[in-house]
Amino acid sequence: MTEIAKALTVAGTDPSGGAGIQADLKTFQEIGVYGMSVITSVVSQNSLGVKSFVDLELDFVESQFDAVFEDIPPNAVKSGMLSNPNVMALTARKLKEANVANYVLDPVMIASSGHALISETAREKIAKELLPLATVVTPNLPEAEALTNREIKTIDDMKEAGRVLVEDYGVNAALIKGGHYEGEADDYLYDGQTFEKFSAERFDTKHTHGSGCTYAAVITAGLANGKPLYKAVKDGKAYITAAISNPLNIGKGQGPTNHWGHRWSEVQPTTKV
Ligand SMILES: Nc1ncnc2c1ncn2[C@@H]1O[C@H](COP(=O)(O)OP(=O)(O)O)[C@@H](O)[C@H]1O
Ligand SMILES: Cc1ncc(COP(=O)(O)O)c(N)n1
Repeated sequence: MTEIAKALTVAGTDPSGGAGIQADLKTFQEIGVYGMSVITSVVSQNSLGVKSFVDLELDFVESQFDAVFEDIPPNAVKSGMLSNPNVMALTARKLKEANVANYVLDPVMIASSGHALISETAREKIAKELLPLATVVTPNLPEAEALTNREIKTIDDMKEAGRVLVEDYGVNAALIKGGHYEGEADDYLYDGQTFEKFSAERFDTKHTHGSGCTYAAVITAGLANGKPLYKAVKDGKAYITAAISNPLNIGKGQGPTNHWGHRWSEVQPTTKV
């Protein structure tokens, strides 16, 4: 009997269920991968924005890592909101100690509502300690600008940011997401050799809370299942496009994406008669 694939998310929380740990675990579950979590920060937020957050003590974050790794080693790990440089250094150390082969680094810096989620110095830690460990980094445009210290105005700028992240910062591959760009919602993957474009029509919706988390979680689940990176990203793009194009229409602000979007015709759990 083959064993179920296991994936771990290291991130902050969202009590309203749209982003962070909650989005990641929902995604793992929907894909059929066993989901686990290390919580770095408890965030009070919803579709209207971030109210406040409490970063957990470093020792306690470490204890969660140990609880997972000594018992159920994951096939892939994803990190989202790593709230401060110490948590980043700890995550890098734990990934190395556990010899994690598949690591998706979502360099969460700013919530889609515009609130900063990590400090300035933390960006440098991402660049120095985490990028060299990652199978793929998945910045949105503002994150790609912050990480590479470059303005991104054109498609060529997006590609150049991917090239800089791989060639200068030592990440294995970079997926620059075009959600914040104008026109189509196109993302560019650079793996040191070729650029691959993942395209989708841009839907006129405000319900994209957690879209970056969810996309990275699908990629993590794909890697956990043994898929090559290109296929994991392709599946991720299909999942997130369906999750955005079939909105649940809940929340007073920028509502969550729909984890049943990819099988929306088959399951309509929120439709009231
Ligand atoms: N309105 C939209 N229509 C279709 N796809 C979108 C839309 N907004 C974002 N996306 C896609 O959702 C994914 C997450 O994108 P992005 O918004 O750039 O990341 P983040 O949530 O980290 O800010 C990307 O694949 C992006 O192309
Ligand atoms: C704990 C946490 N992590 C990440 C995000 C970013 O969400 P998005 O995927 O919309 O960029 C968030 N709002 N909260």
